[in-house]
Amino acid sequence: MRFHLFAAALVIVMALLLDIDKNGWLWLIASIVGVLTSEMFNSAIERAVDLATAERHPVAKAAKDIAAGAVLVASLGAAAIGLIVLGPPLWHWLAQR
Ligand SMILES: Nc1ncnc2c1ncn2[C@@H]1O[C@H](COP(=O)(O)OP(=O)(O)OP(=O)(O)O)[C@@H](O)[C@H]1O
Repeated sequence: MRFHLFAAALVIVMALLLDIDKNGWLWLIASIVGVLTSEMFNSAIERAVDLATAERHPVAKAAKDIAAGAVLVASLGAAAIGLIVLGPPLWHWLAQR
């Protein structure tokens, strides 16, 4: 969660510096919200499973692994969106140096 909050802050600072347009901001905000929301659901599911059983159980494993998988899917999508939105203006900025 801390890593994703740091990454979100970094993306927001870069978007401000690179003067991203309204459409780009919408995609970035949607992806940040998606990652943080999936992260919160993952934490909630982990706690609920730990509360439900202290034993190792295949269903508990599946619940935690699926929840963690959702975070991975959201993170990969956000990384792709970040690359598409921030990549070209960042490249342009670097080329001007
Ligand atoms: N009750 C459980 N039964 C079976 N597998 C589990 C269970 N809890 C966790 N796991 C497996 O362990 C992985 C890591 O889970 P989690 O991050 O909750 O840590 P943990 O295994 O509970 O260990 P610890 O509490 O020591 O960090 C899960 O993705 C899942 O594959």
